[in-house]
Amino acid sequence: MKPVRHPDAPAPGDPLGAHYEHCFGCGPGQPHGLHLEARAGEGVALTAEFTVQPAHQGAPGLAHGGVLATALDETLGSLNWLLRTVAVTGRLETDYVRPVPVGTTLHLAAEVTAVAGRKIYSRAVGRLDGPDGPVAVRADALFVEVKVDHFIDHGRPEEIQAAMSDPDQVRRARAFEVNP
Ligand SMILES: CCCCCCCCCC(=O)SCCNC(=O)CCNC(=O)[C@H](O)C(C)(C)COP(=O)(O)OP(=O)(O)OC[C@H]1O[C@@H](n2cnc3c(N)ncnc32)[C@H](O)[C@@H]1OP(=O)(O)O
Repeated sequence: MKPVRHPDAPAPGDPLGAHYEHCFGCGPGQPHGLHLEARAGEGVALTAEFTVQPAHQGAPGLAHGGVLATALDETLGSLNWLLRTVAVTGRLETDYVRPVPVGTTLHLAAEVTAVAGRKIYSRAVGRLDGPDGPVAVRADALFVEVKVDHFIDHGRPEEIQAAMSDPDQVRRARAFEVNP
């Protein structure tokens, strides 16, 4: 089925912001995190940027492949906010096309391609030197819709309690990707 953008999804061009302060992908509370910044696009699509820091190295001066997969995962996961569906990554297939040097800003673009029951299919591409630059990484993913109980049942109680006690209703909801 064709994906349907939620009527309350942020307008095209609007930043999505961090969904959880301590998220390694986007949270401001992670000093060595990716601090990825995503922006809503048209339909069920978005763009994001991530600048590779020295803490993200694998080989000297180059981004670690797992960090690049994290950037793709975070970008793809952010799409679910446009659907307003709570979902987790079930499968992430990554192609590494070009090495990504430290200091580079990776320009990511992602879209949901189909939704089938609880399954959300999406893809992403990351380019160097700008949104139209050469492709460095690509991914295809399957996210699976879950109930909020997924996090409450499996997450460490300290963090679950702290997130649930956040006085800010939107932040509390977004930590679990629930409609506020
Ligand atoms: C602004 C928002 C920003 C958010 C950004 C977040 C980005 C980061 C996102 C993540 O990294 S989430 C963390 C990493 N992922 C996980 O920890 C998930 C761990 N896995 C699980 O909890 C379960 O395996 C999962 C919920 C994915 C599926 O278990 P379920 O028991 O709920 O589902 P089930 O096994 O019944 O499968 C449902 C459907 O999905 C399919 N499926 C599940 N896992 C699959 C898989 N790995 N590959 C292919 N298909 C899969 C499965 O075949 C089935 O298809 P059908 O409906 O057609 O029968």
